[in-house]
Amino acid sequence: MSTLSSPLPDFPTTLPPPPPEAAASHRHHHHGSVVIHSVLAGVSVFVMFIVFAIVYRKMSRKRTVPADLKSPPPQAVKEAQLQQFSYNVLRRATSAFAVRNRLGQGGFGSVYKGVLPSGKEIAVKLMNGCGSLQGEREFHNELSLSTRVAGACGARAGNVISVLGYCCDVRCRRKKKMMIVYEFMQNGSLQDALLYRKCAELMDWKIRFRILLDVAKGIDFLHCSCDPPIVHCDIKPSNVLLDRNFNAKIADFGLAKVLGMDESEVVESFIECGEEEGDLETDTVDGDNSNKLVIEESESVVTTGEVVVNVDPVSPESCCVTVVDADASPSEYLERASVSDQISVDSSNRRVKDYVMEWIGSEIKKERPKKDWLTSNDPVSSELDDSSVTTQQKKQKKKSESDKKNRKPREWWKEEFCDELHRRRNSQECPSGEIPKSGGISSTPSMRGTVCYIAPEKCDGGLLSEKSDVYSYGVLILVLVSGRRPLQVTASPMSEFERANLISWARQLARNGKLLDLVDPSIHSLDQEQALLCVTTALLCLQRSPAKRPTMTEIVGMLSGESEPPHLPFEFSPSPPTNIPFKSRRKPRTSFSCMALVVPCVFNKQTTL
Ligand SMILES: Nc1ncnc2c1ncn2[C@@H]1O[C@H](COP(=O)(O)OP(=O)(O)OP(=O)(O)O)[C@@H](O)[C@H]1O
Repeated sequence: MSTLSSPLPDFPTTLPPPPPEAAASHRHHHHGSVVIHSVLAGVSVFVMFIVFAIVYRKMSRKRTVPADLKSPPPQAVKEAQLQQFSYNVLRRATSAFAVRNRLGQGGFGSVYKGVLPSGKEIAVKLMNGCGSLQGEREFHNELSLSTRVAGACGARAGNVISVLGYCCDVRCRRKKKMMIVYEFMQNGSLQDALLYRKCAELMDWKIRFRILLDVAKGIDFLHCSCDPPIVHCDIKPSNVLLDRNFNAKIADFGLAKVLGMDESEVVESFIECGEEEGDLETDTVDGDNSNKLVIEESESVVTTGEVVVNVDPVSPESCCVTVVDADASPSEYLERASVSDQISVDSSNRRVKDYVMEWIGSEIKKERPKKDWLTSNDPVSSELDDSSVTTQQKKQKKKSESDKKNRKPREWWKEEFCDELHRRRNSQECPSGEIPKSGGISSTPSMRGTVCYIAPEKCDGGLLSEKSDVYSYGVLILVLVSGRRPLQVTASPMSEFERANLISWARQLARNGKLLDLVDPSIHSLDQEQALLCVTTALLCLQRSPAKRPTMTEIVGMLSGESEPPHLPFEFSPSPPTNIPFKSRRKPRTSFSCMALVVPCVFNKQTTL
């Protein structure tokens, strides 16, 4: 019991302090585990952050992509198998839109060459207009019409450029860009190849003729194989693209119209880009280089308007002016205008068209030689030149006045040239105050085109029809056959000036029976009969009355030799009118055939065969 009742030996209530080494090791161990735990916690937070970021990115992508299309693409998109490219893919394909990849510059932005990961070469048209009514309209119009063509016709649309896809995702929108992806055409535009690079291949008549035929087939395709028909509205060399074998295709549907359909109907039935926000990459994309003039206009013609002026400094005739109503505020416009220092903003209340015409005049003045332009006593030149008449020009004026007496009684070239400019300068001829574009191009959605190529009825408020394209095609024929621009003034004697307006010159040559004078002297292997056929066809296309112009199907028939060759329009027949027809190209050729039109020339001692 005593044992049981004996108290337990006293244990110390506090442990004895550990030996100094053990305490240090314990403290060290404890400290180490804290560090490990914090590192682990940090790493796990970091991993969680990364995972969260990835998941968020994926989710936001999923959210963004379908939101880009408020309405599902129409059947045409599916049929055309259009691809929706992401901004990143196109950015990588074009090396971040590097300047070295820039193929050219259009009205609303630049076109870049790109290579997809598959190795396929593409051309990316980067349009700057996103956010502006006009830019978006052109984007949608171009996309929707190209898609119509591709969807409706598939592989048969051999002479019309193929659209591969587009991009208008959130990144593009944040950068105010939109992109359309096309097949890549190795030899660029006809304008560039013919007039600037002067490609050796284009000195071969066969190739020029083939291009003419390709373009005719392309337009005919738009007019006849698309339902409803499509009118391109801007046929010109810069909208004809050449592949590596110089096969030609029609491009740029920004101004095209579906006959019988309202433009808004076409566009609205198509794609609308979403407004959803997204993250941005901070790369640099160039391309804000269209010359934009913004005018706050107080007159009723155009209230607040955006005037987009694009002038090719080498060929001012290809300048493009577009004026549109827009819904952006004037301050936005002025902000943008201040970026563009190429044109100053006019704060006065002058009408937009006066401003534009004046500006165009000054641009043309910059390009034209000091001599041998319209003399200042010419009605048009005096209007354009008053401010800048130099002493030399005054002398020239005196000289030209004295020369006046020695001139031919009818200076057809000047009359036609000045008439044309005057006609287009005269706003009364354009109903509703529509503004001619560089002496020929309107600016309203219903009337646009390129000066010298635009059909007269489009400026005169006539109905839009396929025949407008026929007129433009006529100009294109003359340009291709002559190898020069439709309006060209060189520093040469006055005698050269009568050739300044290609159309007037061609008409005059026809009257004199000297049509072959128009042919580019640098062409080799010329088939004179074909050349005469082309110029005659051009003159038919250039008749003022749309009804008198042939259809594109007839033109294809005439050029390809499947139908009877054309007669010169009566008013252009050499005097006395011969109406000697071409030999039918369906019959075997004889050397006489190509002389048919030349005979009267020989009699007139004017031919230079
Ligand atoms: N698919 C393509 N392949 C190769 N080059 C192209 C292609 N598309 C356009 N280009 C080049 O880019 C240039 C600009 O083309 P874009 O269609 O934007 O304008 P444009 O037709 O010259 O002018 P505008 O817009 O005033 O009608 C063309 O002239 C051509 O040199």
